[in-house]
Amino acid sequence: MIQMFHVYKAYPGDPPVLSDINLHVEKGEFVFLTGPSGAGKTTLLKLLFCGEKATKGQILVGGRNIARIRESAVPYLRRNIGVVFQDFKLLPQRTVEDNVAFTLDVLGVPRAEAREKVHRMLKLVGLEHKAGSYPLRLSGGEQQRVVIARALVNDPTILLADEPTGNLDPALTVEIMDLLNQVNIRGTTVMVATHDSTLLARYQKRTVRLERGFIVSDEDGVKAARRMMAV
Ligand SMILES: Nc1ncnc2c1ncn2[C@@H]1O[C@H](COP(=O)(O)OP(=O)(O)OP(=O)(O)O)[C@@H](O)[C@H]1O
Repeated sequence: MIQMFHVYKAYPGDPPVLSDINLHVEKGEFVFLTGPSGAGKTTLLKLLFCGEKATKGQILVGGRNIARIRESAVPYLRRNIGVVFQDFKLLPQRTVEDNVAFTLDVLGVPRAEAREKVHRMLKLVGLEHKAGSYPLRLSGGEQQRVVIARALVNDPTILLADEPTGNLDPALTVEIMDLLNQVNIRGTTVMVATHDSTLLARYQKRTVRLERGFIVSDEDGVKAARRMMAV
């Protein structure tokens, strides 16, 4: 589903942010990306949906070489990728329903079909009753669930989430992570960037660790959790 071969990312004048990244993620996997602040987690996820371009190396997403993708083809790639990022905030002037429908509107999905999809997603995240509410009237956890519904509404094959529980208390963190787990069980390939070691220990998923732009370990869930508990 995702293959990265000798991928580098550097900004002019600085040492590489990512160096010689080799990573293969199978369809239906759940992968944590971890490492200290500045290690390159966000940048790696951005490369996968063409939010940034690699300086060097090959990246295949769903069999497509996205290192060479034309600008005009990027929206097509993104149809298959749901993104939960701090940069993509909910629109405060729009209702929950309209926020979730936004991507479908942009894609020109017929209104009745879009409404049906939006309601299915809001049901999945347990927020059907908040469809007419405005984001600022929701709790942090509810807002994040709307963001996840928005990311999933177009049935993407891949979900990329950058610190999806970053500002949430422990109970809401579990709620959001359980939701991502559920999404994964339904078949979506999920990658989650986090530096929260309690999440890694609790969910026991494959864990890829970055340090200063290099992958320093790539362990299955049980091994990764054991290491976390030993720290
Ligand atoms: N647009 C940019 N221009 C220059 N440097 C950048 C840019 N974006 C990111 N960087 C640098 O790339 C490095 C990796 O950043 P990145 O956000 O990927 O790390 P991270 O592991 O996600 O960190 P955090 O956990 O703090 O979010 C940092 O040193 C950052 O300063």
